[in-house]
Amino acid sequence: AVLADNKFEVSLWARNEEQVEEINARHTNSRFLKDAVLPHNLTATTDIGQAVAGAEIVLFVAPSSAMRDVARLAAPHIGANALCIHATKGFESVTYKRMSTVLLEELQIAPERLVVLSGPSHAEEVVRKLPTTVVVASASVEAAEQAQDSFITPYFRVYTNKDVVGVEVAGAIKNIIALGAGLSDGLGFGDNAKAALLTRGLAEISRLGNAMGANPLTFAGLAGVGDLVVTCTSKHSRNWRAGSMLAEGIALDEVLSRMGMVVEGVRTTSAARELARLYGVEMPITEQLFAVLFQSQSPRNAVESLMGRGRTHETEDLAGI
Ligand SMILES: NC(=O)c1ccc[n+]([C@@H]2O[C@H](COP(=O)([O-])OP(=O)(O)OC[C@H]3O[C@@H](n4cnc5c(N)ncnc54)[C@H](O)[C@@H]3O)[C@@H](O)[C@H]2O)c1
Ligand SMILES: O=P(O)(O)OC[C@H](O)CO
Repeated sequence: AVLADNKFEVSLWARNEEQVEEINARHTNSRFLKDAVLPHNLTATTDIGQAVAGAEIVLFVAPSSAMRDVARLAAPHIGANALCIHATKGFESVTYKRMSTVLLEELQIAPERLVVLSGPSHAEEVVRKLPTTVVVASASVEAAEQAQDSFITPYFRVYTNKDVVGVEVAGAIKNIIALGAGLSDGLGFGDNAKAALLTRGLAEISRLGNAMGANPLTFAGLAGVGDLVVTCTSKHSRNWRAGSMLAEGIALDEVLSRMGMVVEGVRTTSAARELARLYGVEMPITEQLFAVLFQSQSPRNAVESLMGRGRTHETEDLAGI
């Protein structure tokens, strides 16, 4: 919708024929965006080739679990000079690869044509044109600036960044912390607990990102602090809502089926735990979230474990950043 507002002819690929018909006939997407009216120059199709052939920009927003399959379907139709952008927040399951790595493996494009878009940007607010800021990161300044020019509007402000790794790691890991924030709120803990989760969560994001080669300053930016704050505090956050349902004692499978939308933090918890081991960094919140999600740890015991950890020094703990 933002690109269409900027006068691009936008073709949206979707698998569901009814949704495609609804978008084309009524300019609404009632399942995901309730009453929002979409721009008339945004049309939908079930034919991925038709959606991307000849496109100047291809925007990938499939859930991380579907990114490789979707990229593989689109690849034969994408021009070598197309600007490929993704806004997906997660890692690939099993391989734990970042989304840009997956895309570069599947698409016949140079790394200089790939951009990551991230930051605090709940779709429900963007579609209502409420003020939103995001960051676009690319190995190529030119590509990042092309993405910035394409997306920027008076209500959607876009910053550039060169740190693809940092922006992707921050966007993925904040979902784990948001699950924790939902759990904390659901258990009736207060603002102190949530502030602690955000702060120590940012330390985990920074530690892993740093080990993976990110620029530490990225974590103080929109993809880091910005998205962490919005996802841990917004009523729109699926990750926060899933965490609060878990606190009520609802089983994970049931939570996911009630959500009916992707909750990236669940798979990301497994991926981040493995990455933490691989890179030799400590991620205690992630570790406890994993235990709650997959090892029947009670949320209250998880909090006790976190509070009872060995004493440590706040800044030395971040040394190396
Ligand atoms: N919703 C937001 O506000 C928001 C903001 C920024 C980034 N993101 C990120 O965008 C990504 C997608 O999130 P979303 O909010 O659109 O999720 P969603 O659950 O609302 O929608 C996901 C869509 O992907 C489709 N899908 C699922 N599996 C697929 C497959 N194998 N092939 C093709 N399509 C498939 C679903 O049918 C659905 O239409 C996530 O990584 C999320 O973190 C979301
Ligand atoms: O609804 P969530 O928790 O998937 O978060 C959506 C976006 O990442 C917020 O920026």
